[in-house]
Amino acid sequence: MSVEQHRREVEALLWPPFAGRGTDRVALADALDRVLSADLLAPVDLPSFRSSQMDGYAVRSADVAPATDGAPVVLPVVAEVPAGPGTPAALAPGTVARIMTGAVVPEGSDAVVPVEDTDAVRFGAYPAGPARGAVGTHVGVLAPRAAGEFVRDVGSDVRGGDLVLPAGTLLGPHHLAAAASCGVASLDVRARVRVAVVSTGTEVVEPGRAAATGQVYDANLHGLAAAARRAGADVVLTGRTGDDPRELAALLARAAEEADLVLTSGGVSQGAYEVVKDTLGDGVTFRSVAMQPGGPQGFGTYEGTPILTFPGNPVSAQVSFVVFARPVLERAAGRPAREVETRTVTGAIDSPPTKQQMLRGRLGPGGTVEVVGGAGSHLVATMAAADALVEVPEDVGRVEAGESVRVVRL
Ligand SMILES: Nc1nc2c(c(=O)[nH]1)N[C@H]1C(S)=C(S)[C@@H](COP(=O)(O)OP(=O)(O)OC[C@H]3O[C@@H](n4cnc5c(N)ncnc54)[C@H](O)[C@@H]3O)O[C@H]1N2
Ligand code: MOO
Repeated sequence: MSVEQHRREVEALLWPPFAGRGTDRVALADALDRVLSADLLAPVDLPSFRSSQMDGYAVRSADVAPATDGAPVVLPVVAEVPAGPGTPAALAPGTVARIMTGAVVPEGSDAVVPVEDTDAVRFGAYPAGPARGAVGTHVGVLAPRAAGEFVRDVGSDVRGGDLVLPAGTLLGPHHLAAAASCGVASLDVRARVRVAVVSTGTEVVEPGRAAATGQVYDANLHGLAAAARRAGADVVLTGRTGDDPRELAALLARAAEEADLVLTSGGVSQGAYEVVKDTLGDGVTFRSVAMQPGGPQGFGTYEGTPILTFPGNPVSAQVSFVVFARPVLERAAGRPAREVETRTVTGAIDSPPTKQQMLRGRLGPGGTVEVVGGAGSHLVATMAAADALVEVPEDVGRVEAGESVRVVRL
């Protein structure tokens, strides 16, 4: 069975239920990296009031038209308008109001002169007593301002009813800032795919405890759960069993109940204690895919919930996830499809011409990739030194240094 054929069958199993998931209403604080499920229309105009873009003086542009550096237009300062709630009094002709950035521009005023273009004492540096430019004194305007200058008009960002964020937007910080600016506190987003991860093996123990000879620490519970989260899924259950099918069946029943997808590790090859194979019934197809690592694969449903069974070797489990689960989970999470990436290899690669090899690689400068470590699917520390998988196709026995290969980023 080719890798591509198995990948297509896995996608055909998973995509229909994933595509039909519902909607969650989430607070902005929980909306990062979620996918908007309905268009967000602006409920208000933004800005919602005429506001100043600068610290300075609200003026009538006609009053300051003749102003120059040498011949300032000197006008009385009749009011001060800080940013904050309330409507300032209208500005009479021939007067100015000291105004701060973000404050409401008074009626009667159509421009703001930044304080730098006046002879006022800078706002932050008052001596005791009224300084030039404060309310009750005068200010000299040194340059003209056209009508509208430094005034942020109502609706100049967006009009009420206009589209702010289209459905399908993968929500980043700038999208959340826009929603918040509209006064929107929560958003409708696509429900995340709920994933359960189950690892198996009598020899597998939780990290942090002592391991006897014959025991290994559980790489896959943590590795697969993290991979699912990074692909945009919600990991709702993680659990481990030994090689007892009744124990596994009980855990899988819970997993199938709570999740949209169950991932298992281990127990799928040719040994005497293949607990996953022994527990799963007719709903799951076990097959050998022409890929190394990650050859033994199973897929189907358990009590109505899709399940993928990955081999237990830690590198095999990660590679299986990247090749078979990640594309469909990322699609469900609204992530853009990954582009096919090719790189030139820094050294020759020998490869069995019967299986697609997924070697560990490190991306280098100038579009290169270097194979790191061996091909063994237990070489988990070596995998940690890699940032990509290097694909050597099924029918290729050798790749020469400088030739192109496809790479898949981890
Ligand atoms: N006679 C054959 N033997 C094997 C074949 C085969 O075709 N014929 N395939 C080999 C390949 S390839 C792989 S991959 C493994 C797959 O084995 P299983 O999926 O059944 O996994 P286990 O036997 O349970 O474990 C394999 C290996 O990985 C370690 N392991 C398991 N789970 C974890 C975990 N959660 N964290 C860390 N390490 C784990 C386990 O101790 C074994 O060393 O089968 C080959 N054999
Ligand atoms: O296919 Mo296994 O995953 O090579 O080690």
